[in-house]
Amino acid sequence: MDKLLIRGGGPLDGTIRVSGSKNAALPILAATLLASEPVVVRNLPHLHDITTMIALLRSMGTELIVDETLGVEINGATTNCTTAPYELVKTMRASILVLGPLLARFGHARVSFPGGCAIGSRPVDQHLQGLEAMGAKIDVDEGYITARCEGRLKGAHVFFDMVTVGGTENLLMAAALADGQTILENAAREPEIVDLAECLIAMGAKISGHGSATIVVDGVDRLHGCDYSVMPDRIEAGTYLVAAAATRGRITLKDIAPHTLESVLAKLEDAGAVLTLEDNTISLDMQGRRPKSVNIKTLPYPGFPTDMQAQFTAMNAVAEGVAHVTETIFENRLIQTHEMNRMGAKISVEGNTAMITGIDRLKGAPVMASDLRASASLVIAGLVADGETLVDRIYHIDRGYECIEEKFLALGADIRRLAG
Ligand SMILES: CC(=O)N[C@H]1[C@@H](OP(=O)(O)OP(=O)(O)OC[C@H]2O[C@@H](n3ccc(=O)[nH]c3=O)[C@H](O)[C@@H]2O)O[C@H](CO)[C@@H](O)[C@@H]1O
Ligand SMILES: C=C(OP(=O)(O)O)C(=O)O
Repeated sequence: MDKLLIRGGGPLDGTIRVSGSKNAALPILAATLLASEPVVVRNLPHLHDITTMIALLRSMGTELIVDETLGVEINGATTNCTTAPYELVKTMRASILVLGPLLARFGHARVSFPGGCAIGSRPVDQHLQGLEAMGAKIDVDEGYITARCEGRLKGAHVFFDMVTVGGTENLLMAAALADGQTILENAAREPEIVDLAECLIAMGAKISGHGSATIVVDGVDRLHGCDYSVMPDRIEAGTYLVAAAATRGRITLKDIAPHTLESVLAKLEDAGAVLTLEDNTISLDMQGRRPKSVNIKTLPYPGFPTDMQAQFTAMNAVAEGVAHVTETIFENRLIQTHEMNRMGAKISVEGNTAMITGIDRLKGAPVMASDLRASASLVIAGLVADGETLVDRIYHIDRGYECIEEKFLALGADIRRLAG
């Protein structure tokens, strides 16, 4: 298993480009199953999860042509199998996103149950209830979800019990090819939902209200091909901005959509960062100052994203003051705090809240990554630690961060991958 070796040092300084968004690219790739013509998807990040989704589409007979810029042409006309096998689904929860498109286009789908994972139990009951409301018959057997419908799915009025990003995406895709109108209430408003909806509209879907809590979809008979470029990764961008703030640095990010990061940028300003925003560029300058502690409470968009919580926890560990970080989305997403305490951090956890008393520097130590964003937070902790930090199990990080060591090297960090 690969590891990352980090020698803590001074401020990050430099410019990097932000990659395409993992969490927008995955549903968009799944959505290509809805079209009976080739769809070209551009600005895909080069990540394990993208490779897994491509392998999943291929395993269903879908023909793909990958070009040198990691644009992919996906020909849903060739899809001839509607099963998503456990071997692929177990490595990536987002595989559940093929359920809605397969059911809507072929009338049946068999998708392995994704199961629990490090950050929480992550059930899919809202996905299944929504599809049932649209006329699907669903059985769970031998670890697989089997879904069928007579003819087309039927438009329905769906009320989500909680805000769910994946649930909204699955239902949005299913509704695009359903018979009649579907209204999704209490829908997720994340920018990745908007990106998926825009891609579906480019394929001929009739959708309005995306980006609000009520999305209206008028189903169409068929979806055609299109050429679509995935939005920039707001979580990757946020991670580098926080790393720069923690190290008292100064960085510029290019190819980014600043409006998707508003809650994160507000917290960075509270921490003392001077931000300069242009159309698709953000610069952050700490002017050599230590960050100030910031309180965080994770919430669905436009609230503060759970996918940025661990990184801010790392920054708070070396900030001036005491911070309270409350995680409300996933029940087990403060695990990185134990590893940070092994690096000398002063963090106590009670229920879903971490209380963090900032210290000047951490101390390097061998630490274990437990999930994607926890891994990123340990890299940030390593950058602000004296001595060496060895982050183990970084296959998590490779699910979500393209060229992480190259990008940190470009910002002046001392970081090296050790092949294991
Ligand atoms: C690939 C992708 O885009 N992943 C993101 C997506 O995950 P994902 O789509 O899995 O997360 P959800 O928004 O669905 O989960 C939010 C909450 O709802 C619960 N829930 C969800 C569905 C359901 O049927 N029943 C249920 O109880 C979950 O356990 C969780 O507590 O949104 C999360 C919340 O912003 C992010 O952290 C993930 O990075
Ligand atoms: C939790 C995440 O991803 P996934 O939903 O794919 O596990 C994430 O991107 O932080």
